[in-house]
Amino acid sequence: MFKKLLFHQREDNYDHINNTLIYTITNIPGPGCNMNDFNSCPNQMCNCTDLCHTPNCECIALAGYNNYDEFGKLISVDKLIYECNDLCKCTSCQNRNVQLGPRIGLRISHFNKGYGLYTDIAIEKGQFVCEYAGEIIDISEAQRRSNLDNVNYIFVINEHFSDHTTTTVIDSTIIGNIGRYINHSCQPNCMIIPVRIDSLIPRLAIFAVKDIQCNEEITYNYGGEGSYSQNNLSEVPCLCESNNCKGFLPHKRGLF
Ligand SMILES: C[S@@+](CC[C@H](N)C(=O)[O-])C[C@H]1O[C@@H](n2cnc3c(N)ncnc32)[C@H](O)[C@@H]1O
Repeated sequence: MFKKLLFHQREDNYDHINNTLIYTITNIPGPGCNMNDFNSCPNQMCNCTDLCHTPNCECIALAGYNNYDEFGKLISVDKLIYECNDLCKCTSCQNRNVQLGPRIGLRISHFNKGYGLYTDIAIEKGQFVCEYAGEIIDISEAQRRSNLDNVNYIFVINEHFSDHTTTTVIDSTIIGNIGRYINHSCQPNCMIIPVRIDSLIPRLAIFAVKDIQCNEEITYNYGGEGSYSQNNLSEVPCLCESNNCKGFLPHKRGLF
């Protein structure tokens, strides 16, 4: 049923529903983007002649074990992901997924939360759905752009390493991809995972965390995966209708 992923690029033929928006298939640098980080490849390069696999592949070794199984499904949700990139020597590779493009069968539809992203094809747990792409900006630019409207397309992710924390801010308000239409759910079927490929700045990759049926809405938790308390909730009512709905959307954490 599924083909192995051997560099088969998936065309991104999606577009916006509104022609005032600009479609980008991946992140582009915006105001405040650290261009050194943007242009620096992670310190890796493999020389694999066969499928990239532990323990031989230097890229996978950065994380310890394989990122994806033979069908491209994510193996673990809580480890750093470095995919092979153009510097690598590998010719057939199981460690390339997000860079191959979004899955087919996604659809933008309008419902109770404004536009949302739906799938016309069932998705299995662990499969990559699409990126959340837009302009890479810094916190002060995000604060400047942030409005008090109820509709917000600025995504902030903090990654905690042993000796430092990195913050990545992506704004898809005007320039973005299909990922900008994904709504929040308190009981989501996807999650966002930072994935590094050819830049120190991660791509924000959306993976299914459960099997998703045809026609289901794609959702993730805007507040991250940890439990969040009443203090972290905004004043925007949540319409996710899940059994454990917290009543309000998570706050724009890290922005204010
Ligand atoms: C990234 S956009 C998602 C796409 C948006 N619905 C649209 O029409 O373009 C985020 C915004 O969608 C709305 N939204 C997302 N999830 C929601 C939810 N569970 N309940 C109510 N509104 C939601 C909020 O206005 C939020 O600021």
